[in-house]
Amino acid sequence: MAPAVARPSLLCPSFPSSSCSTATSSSPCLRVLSPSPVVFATQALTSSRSRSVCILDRYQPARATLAVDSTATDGSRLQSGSPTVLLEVKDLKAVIAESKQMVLRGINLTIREGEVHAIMGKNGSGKSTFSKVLVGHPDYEVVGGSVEFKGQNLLDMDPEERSHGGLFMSFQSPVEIPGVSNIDFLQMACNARRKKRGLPEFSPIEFFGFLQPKLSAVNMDPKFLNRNVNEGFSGGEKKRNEILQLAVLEADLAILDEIDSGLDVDALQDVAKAVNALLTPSNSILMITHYRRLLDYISPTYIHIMEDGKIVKTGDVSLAEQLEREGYRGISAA
Ligand SMILES: Nc1ncnc2c1ncn2[C@@H]1O[C@H](COP(=O)(O)OP(=O)(O)OP(=O)(O)O)[C@@H](O)[C@H]1O
Repeated sequence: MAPAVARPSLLCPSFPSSSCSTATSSSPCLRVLSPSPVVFATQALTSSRSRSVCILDRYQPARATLAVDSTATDGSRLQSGSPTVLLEVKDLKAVIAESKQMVLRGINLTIREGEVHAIMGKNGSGKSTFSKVLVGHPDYEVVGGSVEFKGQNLLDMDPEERSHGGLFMSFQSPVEIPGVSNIDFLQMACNARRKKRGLPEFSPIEFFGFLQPKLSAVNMDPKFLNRNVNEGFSGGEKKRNEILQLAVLEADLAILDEIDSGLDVDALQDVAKAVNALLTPSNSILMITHYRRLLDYISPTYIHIMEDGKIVKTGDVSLAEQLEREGYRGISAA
């Protein structure tokens, strides 16, 4: 009998989960969780000893009219007629679980439906930690503050529930899943969504028809569909594949951690185009980036500057321009 292995979890490849079933290197598993009409987030997980895929889904929230206040520069303001708040982070503080070293020192952030938020900041300022804390990575312990996602206490949810609720995170280094082909992975995810919606599942041919425009949007060669998920993909190919997953699965809030890293100019445009095509008045994006060029393609509603575990400044795209001119020293001094 194959030995039991640690159960990897949905959103954070390196941590154990209480919701995913076990798998062995000879029998990767795919488990569909939760009953809902719209599949939303998925994350493939793997380790040297095990492979497991969990697909999570969630209910689509009521559609809201997009009415972004173009004069606002404070991401925390809510005005009458504003779109529904998706994520409300108040004074969030978190430490590294093992060392108790404080990394997040009081983050405040409000994201509404239809908004695109970009977080920029020096290396080590806490950007990735923030996104990992949002998806429940066990390397971190929340020691203060609150996070509400669609009106519910996110911090009370395990990572699977967060994904189930509509969070999707694209990691800086997407994991590989040997033994699971990309097309099987995507089709299973898609069919899980249709099943929960009470729709008939796609046959392989039907699914390919559904996938075709999404492949075109990401400008991905169909040959990647028959390869194992991310296995042997270049850095840029992995990023495209992440966006393809996002296109198939859709999320209320997609957290894209350095989606632009490792992309050549053409790939960056493709990926940005695909992300833009996914934006609707009822979903949102939180992206982490070091480079203004991404913001040339995906227009942010707000830009936040993170410094030493806090958002120290919020503004519009002019903040990124200032950053490019003056560096972080100029921003901090302002
Ligand atoms: N699991 C961990 N163990 C030890 N230190 C950690 C851990 N996670 C984060 N840190 C530390 O916390 C700080 C913030 O890291 P984080 O990765 O969030 O920064 P970042 O702003 O995303 O940086 P970059 O722009 O380089 O990606 C860094 O000093 C990092 O070394």
